[in-house]
Amino acid sequence: MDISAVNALPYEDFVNIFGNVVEKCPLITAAVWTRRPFTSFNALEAAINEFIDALPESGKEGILRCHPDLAGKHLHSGALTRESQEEQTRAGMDALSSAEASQMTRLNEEYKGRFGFPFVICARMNDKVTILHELSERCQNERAAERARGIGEVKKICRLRLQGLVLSDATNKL
Ligand SMILES: NC(=O)N[C@H]1NC(=O)NC1=O
Repeated sequence: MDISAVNALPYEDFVNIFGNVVEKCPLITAAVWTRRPFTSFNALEAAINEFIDALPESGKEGILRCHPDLAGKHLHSGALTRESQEEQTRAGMDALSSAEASQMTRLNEEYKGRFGFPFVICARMNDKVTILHELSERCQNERAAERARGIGEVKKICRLRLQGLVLSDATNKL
């Protein structure tokens, strides 16, 4: 799908296709539709990032709170979004040893207790070793730094999801 096809999409199709590039935040996609025409996919990505950056800090935290825990209960019950399920599985989150799984649960809870939002990291750019390491390190950060760091990871996840959609059959069928 090329960018002119994206620009021609009615908002219903645009939101259906791109609505989960930021996890469970279709409102962002729906808002960004008004920024058409996009000159490129980078311009679409930039419009999403600008929308996120313009949110108050509570809105940024809201985005983080829409993310499921890594290796959390929803991974095993199949209750994740398709994108999150794929990303977590690729990073080996479904294949942790019992010691790793308990460490992950303990640190995820510690992180959420400290900051009031979940630990977010781009799973596709990491593996279980780096994820556990980062989770443990980032628990020590200040809240504002962690909010910014989490949003940086949301943008990386968004970029990879956008790329996947542009190359996938889902969009070529239009
Ligand atoms: N909590 C968290 O980081 N979740 C995610 N990361 C990622 O790459 N996909 C997710 O669902």
